[in-house]
Amino acid sequence: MNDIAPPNGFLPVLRKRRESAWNGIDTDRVLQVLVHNLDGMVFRCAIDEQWTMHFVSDGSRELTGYCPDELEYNKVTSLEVITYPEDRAVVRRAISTAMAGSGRYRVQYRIVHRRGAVKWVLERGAVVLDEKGQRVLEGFIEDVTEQVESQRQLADAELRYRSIFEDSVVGMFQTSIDGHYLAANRALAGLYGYETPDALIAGLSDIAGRLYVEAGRREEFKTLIREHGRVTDFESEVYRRDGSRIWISEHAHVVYSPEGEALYYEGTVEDVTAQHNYRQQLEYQATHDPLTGLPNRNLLQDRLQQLLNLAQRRGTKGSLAFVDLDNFKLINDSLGHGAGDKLLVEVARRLRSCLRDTDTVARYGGDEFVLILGDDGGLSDTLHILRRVRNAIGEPVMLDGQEVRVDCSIGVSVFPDDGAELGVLLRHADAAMHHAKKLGKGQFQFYTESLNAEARDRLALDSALRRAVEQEELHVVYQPKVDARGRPFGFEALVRWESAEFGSVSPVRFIPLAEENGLIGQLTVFVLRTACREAARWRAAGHGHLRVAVNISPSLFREKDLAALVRAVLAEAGLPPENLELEITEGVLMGDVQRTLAVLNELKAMGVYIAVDDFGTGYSSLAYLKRFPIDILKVDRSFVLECDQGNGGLAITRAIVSLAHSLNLRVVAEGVEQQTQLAVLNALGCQEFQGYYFARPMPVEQIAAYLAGG
Ligand SMILES: Nc1nc2c(ncn2[C@@H]2O[C@@H]3COP(=O)(O)O[C@H]4[C@@H](O)[C@H](n5cnc6c(=O)[nH]c(N)nc65)O[C@@H]4COP(=O)(O)O[C@H]3[C@H]2O)c(=O)[nH]1
Repeated sequence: MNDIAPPNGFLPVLRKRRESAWNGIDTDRVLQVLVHNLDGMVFRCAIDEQWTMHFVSDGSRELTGYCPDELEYNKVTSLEVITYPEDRAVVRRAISTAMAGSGRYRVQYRIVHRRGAVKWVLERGAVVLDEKGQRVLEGFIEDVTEQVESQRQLADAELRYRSIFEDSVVGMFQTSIDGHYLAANRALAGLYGYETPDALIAGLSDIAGRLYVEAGRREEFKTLIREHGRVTDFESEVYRRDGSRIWISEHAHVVYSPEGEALYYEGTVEDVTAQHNYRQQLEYQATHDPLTGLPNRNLLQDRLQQLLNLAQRRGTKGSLAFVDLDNFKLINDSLGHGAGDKLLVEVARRLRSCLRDTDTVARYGGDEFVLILGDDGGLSDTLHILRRVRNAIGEPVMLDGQEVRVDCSIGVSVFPDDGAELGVLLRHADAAMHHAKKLGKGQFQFYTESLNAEARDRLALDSALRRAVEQEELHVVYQPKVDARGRPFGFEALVRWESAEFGSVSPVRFIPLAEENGLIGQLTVFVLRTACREAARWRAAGHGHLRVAVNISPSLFREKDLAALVRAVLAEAGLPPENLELEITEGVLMGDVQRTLAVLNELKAMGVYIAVDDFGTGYSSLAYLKRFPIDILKVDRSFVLECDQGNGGLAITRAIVSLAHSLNLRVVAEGVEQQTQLAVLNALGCQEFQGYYFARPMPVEQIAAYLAGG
């Protein structure tokens, strides 16, 4: 208990009626009204066991449910009784402390309202002396239930938020505007490779410089927040503590002070590496060729558009080069698709190595590549690059232990002169490429208007051929094959096309087209059927020894069940198999060896003859032939043409004839035009011939007369 006497209480003032100094106002009455109307309870009480009330204002009704009369002098109840039992000691302690100290106190506790409700009250009071000089308490008790409740809710929310923050599996942060962490949760620490949030806060002190892989990313983050107040899905690549990289997505906003000053950023971080990589992969797949890894047509379109825009803005030019491999088909057919794929990958690598960083090389399809070249160094640079491309592609390639060479033909269109969009530029470059092909292997050509017309013709030819095959506009002619005495022992069936639109079109022109556009199957079936029917007629006319020979394209070995087809056609025509000969090119022998062997064996077992056409022009080594059930070798016309001129042609023809004999094969020399050639061939031991010298291919109607004459 302190020694200082407490001040006098307010009750005498309330009781004593006195004139106010304020302009005649009855201050006593004013005070009475005020006290009794206060939202809360004004009181004086004894410092005793029950806090016996000497005075209680009207507010007691609302606060406690008791009217002043019931509380004063504990008539019905006492303040001690209505104080919540567990809080009574708290109140008493607060008052004891006040009595020992300043005499003033402030204590928050619960009371039980008359109707049973528990209320939080705040009591502020002082120890004072009453009229008799006794220590009493005077004070004010108000209902603070609402404030306490909302504080409690706030605390709960804070607690909940804290546990969400700390236990969340999503990374959460608060960072200062200048770029260091104020708070981070465990998930974020884990994401960035730190043991604890504290380790993250201490270790990652410079977010701008140490977190983001891409410089300036933090600035972008800040700019976005400045402009929009928040960032959503802000995706960046970041470094983890160990230097590894991950992709994250941030959602964040700025937190302002009541004065509107930006205090800090807060937000969430998610690891989106898997999604990012998946998206990248999808994008890559959509824009790249899976075999070579080069951009595909989609990306080509984009790149060209960019370059076209640039060229337009700067008034510059560029070139689009269409690169087509000259003998890819042969290699694919002969060495198989696996080797073909390897070749394409190697070509892609070489193309890439020939270009500048700013150029683009794309795989356009099959064995076609497209280059887009800027004109940084003008036409001479473009020419230089194209030569480099041609030479690089022409270098030998090892495929499954075999050395192979491919050449390429290149067609070039220049933009914007030859067109300002991909379709047009490609069409023009394609036309130029076809022109280059005609000039021979390894050529390149720039587009000219006349080439455009040629390309249109090619397209027209393509659709005309389709019609011709479907409507059987084709017919077959037959060229005799004769023995040393000029007697025919067979005919080669050769297809002819008299087009209403194009006139007579050479098979040299339309057979490759049919192979390209897939019509070759239908075409071959037509020739095979017609020829077998015709040979059956020869037999019926008493020429049972005559064989008809039909050319079979390599693709038929892959795409059709050739043996079944032949069997069906023979049966349909009623022709014995030994009256049919199939001419295959040597490329066929080098394709899928197992499959080819199986098909040839089946044909052979049936009794069909097999001849290898154009022998000597392909890749097959002569010894290779031993493995296949072959009956006849046809020496290519190009060797026969030169065999009487004492150069390489003679040597090759001699080698082929002697090899064929050593393998027990028959040799047919094709393209014999001169008596001198015949003499040489005879001398080499060649016994069978085909060529204009004996007879040109003839329509079916002339055969009877020819045979009668022969
Ligand atoms: N300069 C000259 N040429 C001669 C001589 N003797 C024959 N020829 C020509 O040489 C070609 C021989 O046919 P090929 O080597 O199988 O070459 C054929 C063959 O590869 C292909 N072909 C023709 N018909 C068919 C067919 O029905 N199916 C397939 N797949 N290809 C065919 O078209 C090629 C060319 O056929 P054609 O134009 O009919 O040309 C024929 C024939 O007319 C001669 O003494 N001198």
